[in-house]
Order: sequence, then structure tokens, then C-alpha cells
Amino acid sequence: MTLTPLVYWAQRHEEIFLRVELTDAQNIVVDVHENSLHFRAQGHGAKGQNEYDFRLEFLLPVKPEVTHKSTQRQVNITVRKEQSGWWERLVIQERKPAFLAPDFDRWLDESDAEMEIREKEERRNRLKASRHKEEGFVSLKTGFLFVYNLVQFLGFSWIFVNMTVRLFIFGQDSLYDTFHTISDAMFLCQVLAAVEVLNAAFGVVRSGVVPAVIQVVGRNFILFIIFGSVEEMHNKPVVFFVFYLWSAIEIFRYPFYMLACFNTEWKTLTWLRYTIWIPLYPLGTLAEAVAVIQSIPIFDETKLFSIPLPKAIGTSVSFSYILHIYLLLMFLGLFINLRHLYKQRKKRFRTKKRKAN
Ligand SMILES: CCCCCCCCCCCCC[C@@H](O)CC(=O)SCCNC(=O)CCNC(=O)[C@H](O)C(C)(C)COP(=O)(O)OP(=O)(O)OC[C@H]1O[C@@H](n2cnc3c(N)ncnc32)[C@H](O)[C@@H]1OP(=O)(O)O
Repeated sequence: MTLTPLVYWAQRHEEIFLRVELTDAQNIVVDVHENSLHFRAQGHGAKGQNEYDFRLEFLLPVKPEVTHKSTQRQVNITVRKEQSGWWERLVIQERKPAFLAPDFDRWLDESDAEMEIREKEERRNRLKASRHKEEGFVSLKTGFLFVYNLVQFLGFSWIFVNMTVRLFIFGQDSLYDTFHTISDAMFLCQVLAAVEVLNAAFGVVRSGVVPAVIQVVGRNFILFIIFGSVEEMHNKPVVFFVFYLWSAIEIFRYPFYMLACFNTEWKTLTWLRYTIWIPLYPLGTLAEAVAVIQSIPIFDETKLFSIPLPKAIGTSVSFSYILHIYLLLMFLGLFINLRHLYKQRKKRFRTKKRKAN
């Protein structure tokens, strides 16, 4: 014998919710045909473990597609109304079937349901507005990063091309006047590079703050203190090697970032950005260390930046002591950044491989 389960119902403007009181329901069949719903399942209901069945003739047309979800305690059915609106009752007959009752857990009267719709609408509008704001911020950020990367790319390309052409034309002689011909452009690019520390610190890009600080402070120390403030260093060939090694990576790194701004990549460029630091970084650090070592006797002689001691002690502390400490810091910085770049490389090529699989 088939039995009828208890069915609770509630409505919204768009849909009907039915809750069928059946525990551990199995073999559930829910059919909607010509506005009538037929339910059949086995489960544990008011009359114990049995086959349960019911039929409902809806008051108004409904859509034929129906969704149902069973939990351990009940089966929840959602039927969509053909036309949005409020029904004065669920079924066509005026006397409701005995097994049907309002679902007070979900029950709303018409005005409450309208309020719910309004709230939903407001929530949707708020979400849309915040998405618009976010999109605005993203496009502003992308525009800013693109322009920044473009300026740096142009700056470092000018430096690299200029030095290469001069090397071809003037040969070894070009090594001695790098500072005079290139330093203004390098000052500009390296001052701008401070933006990279801010970008990392404020989360504009996903780079590490410490590696960015080491990179920018390290280079600017060499550029402004060792080269910029010591005239005797201006015509040393080491300036050529430092500037050339710095710009050799940047002519690949910045275009790589420019493409990244538009979620695009060119595989060769990605490979170059994440590979050529392997020889360049140690060589660049070595060239910087040579510059520091060459500047030590000059600082000793000129007493530039020396720290005066109280009169009772006499003399002053030469800046060269700071430079000795800096040489140690350089190798610590080199280690931190090599490790960081190695991790970035591994991450980049690992994710790429995974995506390809
Ligand atoms: C306070 C104490 C200071 C003490 C100082 C001590 C001195 C230490 C001296 C150390 C020696 C320095 C030697 C050095 O000067 C020598 C040379 O430079 S030689 C030349 C070779 N050099 C290089 O190869 C280094 C080049 N520089 C860098 O790679 C970066 O500056 C570095 C911070 C080291 C690493 O970059 P980052 O952490 O940003 O890694 P990614 O490039 O992989 O970027 C991560 C993600 O962020 C996105 N991103 C980053 N920047 C931008 C941007 N401008 N525009 C758009 N997108 C950007 C990037 O796309 C990555 O995104 P995703 O993760 O989605 O792929």
C-alpha cells in the first residue's frame, strides 16, 4: 500500500518550496506534468519505512523543470512559477489536502516576500557597485604599472643600446666615460625604481618587500654614494660593467611586466626574465663589490663622509669602515635575492608545467 507523507509548503514570487517529511528517502521520483506534481519515494515517514506518494494540482501554471535535494531528514523540492506573482493558495481545489501544511520555517506573507526581493535587489546593486569600483581600481592600477614599466623599459633600453653602440664605435675608450654619458639616465631610472619598493609594500604587485628593498637600496648606494659622490670613480671602467649588467636584465624584466599587466606572456621573454639573472646577478654583485673596494682608499684619503669623533678622542672614523661592513651586507643581500629569484623561477616554471598538463 502506498502512503502519503507530510508535505510543508511556502512560496516566493518566483517559486514554490515543498518540504517532504521523509527520513533516508531513496528512489525519489518528482515529475511535473501539466501543472501537476507527482512525488514518489521510499523512506521512513509517519507510517514507518514504506513507499510514499502524493500528487498536487497547482493553482497556476508552473515550469516543468523541478529541482529536489534530499537530506537525511527530508526531501526539499523547488518548483518555479511560470509567471512571477503571489498565489492565494497552492492547489487548485479550495480545500487543501490533509497532508499539506504551511512551512512556518520558510513562510513569508506577500509584503515580507516583497521586502525580501527589495533587499536582494539592494544587495545585488551594492555588489555591482563595489565590483565597478574594484574594476576601476584594477584598470587604474594596470594603467599605472604599464606606464611605469614602459618608462623603465625605455630608460634602460636607451642605456643598454647607447653603451653597446659606444662600445662598438669607441672600443675600450668607451669604458672610461660611461658615467658622463649615461649617469643622468641611470639616476632617473634608479630613483624611479623606488616605486617598486612601494608597490611591494602596499601590495600593488605580488613581489617580496625585502628583495625589492635589497635591490633598490643596494643599487642606489652604489650609484649615489660610490659613483655619484666620488669624482675619482667617474672614469673607472667598473662603472661600465655595473651599468651594463644592471641594464642587461631590465630590458627583459620590464617588457615581461608590461605583458603581465594584460595577463599575456611571450614564452621566450618569460624564460629570459627568469633565467638570465643566474649569470648576471653574481656578476653584477661582483662588479659592485669591485667598485666599493676601489672607492675605499679614496674615501680614506678624502675623508668624505667620515664621522667626526669627540675632541678628547681626536681624529674621525673613516667612511671606509662602513664600506667594509657594506661588503659583508652585500653578500648577505646577494644570498637572499638569489634564493628569492630561484624560488620565483621555480614557481613560474612549475605552474606553467602544471597548466600545460
Ligand atoms: C635595508 C637594508 C638594505 C641593505 C642593502 C644591502 C645591499 C645588498 C646588495 C645586494 C646585491 C645587489 C646586486 C644587484 O644590484 C646586482 C644586479 O642587479 S645585476 C643584474 C641582474 N639583476 C637581476 O636580475 C635582478 C633584477 N631585479 C629583480 O628581479 C627584482 O628587483 C627582485 C625584487 C629582485 C625580484 O622581483 P619580484 O619579487 O618582483 O619577482 P617577480 O618579477 O617574479 O614578480 C612577482 C610578481 O609581481 C609581478 N610584478 C612585479 N613587479 C611588477 C611590475 N612592475 N609590473 C607588473 N607586475 C609586476 C610579477 O608579474 C609577478 O606576478 P605573478 O606572481 O603573477 O607572476
